[in-house]
Amino acid sequence: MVKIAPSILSADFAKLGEEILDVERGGADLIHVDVMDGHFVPNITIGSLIVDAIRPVTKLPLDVHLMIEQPDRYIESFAKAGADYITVHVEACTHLHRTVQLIKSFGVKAGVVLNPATPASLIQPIIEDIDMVLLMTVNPGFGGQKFIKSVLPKIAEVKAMAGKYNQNLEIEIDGGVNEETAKLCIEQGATILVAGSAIYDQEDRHAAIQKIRGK
Ligand SMILES: O=C(CO)[C@@H](O)[C@H](O)COP(=O)(O)O
Repeated sequence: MVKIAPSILSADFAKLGEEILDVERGGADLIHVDVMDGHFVPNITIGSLIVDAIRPVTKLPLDVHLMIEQPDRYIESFAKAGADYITVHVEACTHLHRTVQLIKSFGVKAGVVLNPATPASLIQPIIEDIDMVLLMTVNPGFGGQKFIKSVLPKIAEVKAMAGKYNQNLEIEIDGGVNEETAKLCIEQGATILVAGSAIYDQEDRHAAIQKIRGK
């Protein structure tokens, strides 16, 4: 069954702990944390201090998506704060193997993220070394954007690569995921769906999660 990772970017930050517990009770599988630096993407959001603060709140894995330049500088602090997954953008890493090894050196699962316009072929050299590929279906920076449908074939492409080189690879999709677009992603082989507004903008988070899961 596909896993659901609510993105806390769309949560009410004034009561972040409660917002996380609400989706945990609602059946979420991971908590997705969007870290933005105002350089790699235009927005500024969360630092390792917040990851450290929310770590004791939930038993769910923390899936930390670094939308930052030179991520190597911050991997240790996010790992020590309690991240279970750290994902870095291929577009932000000059020495991708080194960055992936650095993440793994802290016992954290490593993922690589591709922007919508970045081809799947760029993960080929690293696919056996990573735990997750995160495919963006919006240009990163903000919640509530429209799903970019032209990314769909890339999901199937990564799934085919995973079948050949890394059968445990998680294929995560992020951006504009809702009840309708979730179905399209699952058909192509997604194993984790990130959803921000489609969950946090709803009163009943359990129902929202079930709908995205297709239940
Ligand atoms: O990384 C990002 C945006 O850059 C996402 O995780 C968004 O937070 C998803 O929000 P929705 O598109 O689901 O509202």
